[in-house]
Amino acid sequence: MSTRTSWADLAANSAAENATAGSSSANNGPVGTASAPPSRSTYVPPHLRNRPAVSDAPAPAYSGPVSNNDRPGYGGSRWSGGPRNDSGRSGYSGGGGGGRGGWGGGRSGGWDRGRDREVNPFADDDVTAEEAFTEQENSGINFDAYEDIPVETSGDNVPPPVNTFAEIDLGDALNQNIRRCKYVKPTPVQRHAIPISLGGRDLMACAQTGSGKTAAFCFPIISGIMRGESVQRPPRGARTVYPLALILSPTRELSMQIHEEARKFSYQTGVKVVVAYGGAPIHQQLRELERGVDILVATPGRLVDLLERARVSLQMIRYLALDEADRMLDMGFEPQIRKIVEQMDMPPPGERQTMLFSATFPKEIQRLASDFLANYIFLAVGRVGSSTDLIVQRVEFVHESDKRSHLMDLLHAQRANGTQGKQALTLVFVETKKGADSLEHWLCMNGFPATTIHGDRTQQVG
Ligand SMILES: Nc1ncnc2c1ncn2[C@@H]1O[C@H](COP(=O)(O)OP(=O)(O)OP(=O)(O)O)[C@@H](O)[C@H]1O
Repeated sequence: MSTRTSWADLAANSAAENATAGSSSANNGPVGTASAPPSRSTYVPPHLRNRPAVSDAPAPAYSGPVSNNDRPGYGGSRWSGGPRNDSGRSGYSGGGGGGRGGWGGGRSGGWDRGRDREVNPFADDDVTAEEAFTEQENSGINFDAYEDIPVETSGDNVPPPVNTFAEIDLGDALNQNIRRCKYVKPTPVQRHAIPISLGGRDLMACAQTGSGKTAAFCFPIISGIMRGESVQRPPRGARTVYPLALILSPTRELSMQIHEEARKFSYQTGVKVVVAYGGAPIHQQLRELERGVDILVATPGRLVDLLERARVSLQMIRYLALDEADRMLDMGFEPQIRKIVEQMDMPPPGERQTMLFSATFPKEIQRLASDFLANYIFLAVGRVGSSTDLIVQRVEFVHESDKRSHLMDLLHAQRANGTQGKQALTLVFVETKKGADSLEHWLCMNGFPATTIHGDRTQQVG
């Protein structure tokens, strides 16, 4: 269970107090519930979840059945609850700062669906908002070095990039989470990609791993779901869920990583993120899905399984992001990806917003881009398909018998040049396991503790 350490939980707790089971104001949006089973908590779309009590809201237009996705608000006709006013939306106050919404209003933006209550994803980070303002930025990236990275955009009417998160209209709750993540300024891919996506445009982005892609596609998705324009009722399906956004990624590890990040970004926004990947029992994932999902992060194989079981429908998808698309194709996922995007019930390009991320831009990815995207903007950060500019590559020819002494010279030089108190790490590729073991031993004997990683073992020595 979560250890609640952040000040944010005060807001979460007060919301939970307000939300008494089955009759909470947080659960009663402007949606008629007459035909909803009394035992089932009524679904409220994220952008309506934190509105004041029903009496404050316009009269509901919807009186049809509620899907098992817990998602009322899918009116028989389009949502017609009157003009959208962001000020009533806790955790989001639009560009203007909003009056009643936001954190100061004491109303939580977190989701709370019956027994299922949002866990604070920052609990382990041990960061309070105050600290987040003063602490150094997230140290994952050397951002100063990123300033010189070449960026290229092409397409019609490319929205201008931003230099700060403050320039982007993401809403209070998301801005708070950005601070909690200690993101001080956007990375190059974020600077360009976020305004493009917020402008409603499709995006083909070439950016390398570690460039901050996750936030680049998550921020517009979360913000878009929170603003949520009209939603339509899906046909009733017994246990089918209808996510609004789908993020496809090649591996279980990457999916888990994206899920973790997305949970932080969406904390207290009312947007719920669920992950589904292969190689793990499906039942737990099904149970998680049944509790409701706005953003589904999935690997292609497991998603096809869920679609074939009719446990997930893609007909409500408004945002589609494909991360590391080139890697997915390398892994042979193209048939699954095409099935998911083209042959199931997902809205076609133009009716959904699509973001395609890839480190390289070979023919196969270009084909995917022309099939999946509509009037897209092309964005390349760094030299596409090359190693990063942050790495200097130098080739030196050394006689076989001099290799070790040359390596020793390099290691000593590195040590002598100093690394500002940080321990510099060196990666040495060796042809055989035997050679690796022997080199490891020799390095240790010469005062350079080494670790060998090869097929048979990973061991810390020295
Ligand atoms: N604007 C930012 N400020 C500070 N840290 C950031 C920022 N954007 C991302 N990061 C951090 O940088 C690291 C890399 O970001 P991220 O994982 O999004 O990169 P990525 O391009 O998606 O890489 P991967 O391909 O490995 O998923 C993460 O630790 C992330 O939290």
